[in-house]
Amino acid sequence: MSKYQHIREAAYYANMELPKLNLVIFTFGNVSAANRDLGVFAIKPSGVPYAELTPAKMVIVDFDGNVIEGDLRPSSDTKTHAVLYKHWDIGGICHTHSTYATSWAQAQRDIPIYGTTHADHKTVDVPCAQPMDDEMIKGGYEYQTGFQIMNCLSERKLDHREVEMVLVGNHAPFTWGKSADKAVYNSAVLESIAQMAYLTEQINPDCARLKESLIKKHYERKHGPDSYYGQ
Ligand SMILES: O=C(CO)[C@@H](O)[C@@H](O)COP(=O)(O)O
Repeated sequence: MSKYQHIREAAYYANMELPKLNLVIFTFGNVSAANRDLGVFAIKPSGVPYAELTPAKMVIVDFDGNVIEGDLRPSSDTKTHAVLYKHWDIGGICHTHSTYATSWAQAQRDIPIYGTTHADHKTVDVPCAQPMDDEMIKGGYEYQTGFQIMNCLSERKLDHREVEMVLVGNHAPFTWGKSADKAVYNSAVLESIAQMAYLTEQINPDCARLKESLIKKHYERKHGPDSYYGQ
């Protein structure tokens, strides 16, 4: 068996979750799964419909973005994935164009923490990285997207192990986690949070953020000692 078989399968099954969870239509997203010991990740090939995917069609890429093994062209977002793997100790990345999260990204807005559903998962607003300027685009768009995500968190003093999601302004969300499955889970949570926040503002444009005591209470109920949630 190939030494890459495990990550080929992990990436394949995680990608197949995207249409099932209504996070993508057509080929609007990609998931990758890393083997950090080997310094590589498996990623969806570019433009291939989910129904036509197989583990063998996943492309193996190193953390500098070089293709190591595979017959197809890797996702157009591959270099963004590579930058994040190179700098962060993570095992999976998910990128979608899910409707509500992408709408917040296009509007260039953080998603405010309005309720306890959001606080069950995160204690902060979902951050939105400001759109790239032309210099950054010229400097290698896909690589720069990776740095845009990293800079967005560092500017706000947020830790990527705690906030596993960023909206890329003008573009769409990226999520990550210790595995490809966890990255997809985070994309599904993000889409749900994004939809609820949008509807909340429609119903009450003056709605206040959730107060800190409830944010803390709800987060700790789910993530405190002995909790199973989100593991
Ligand atoms: O970001 C985008 C398009 O804006 C891409 O993620 C999306 O089209 C999927 O591209 P790939 O098929 O992975 O190359």
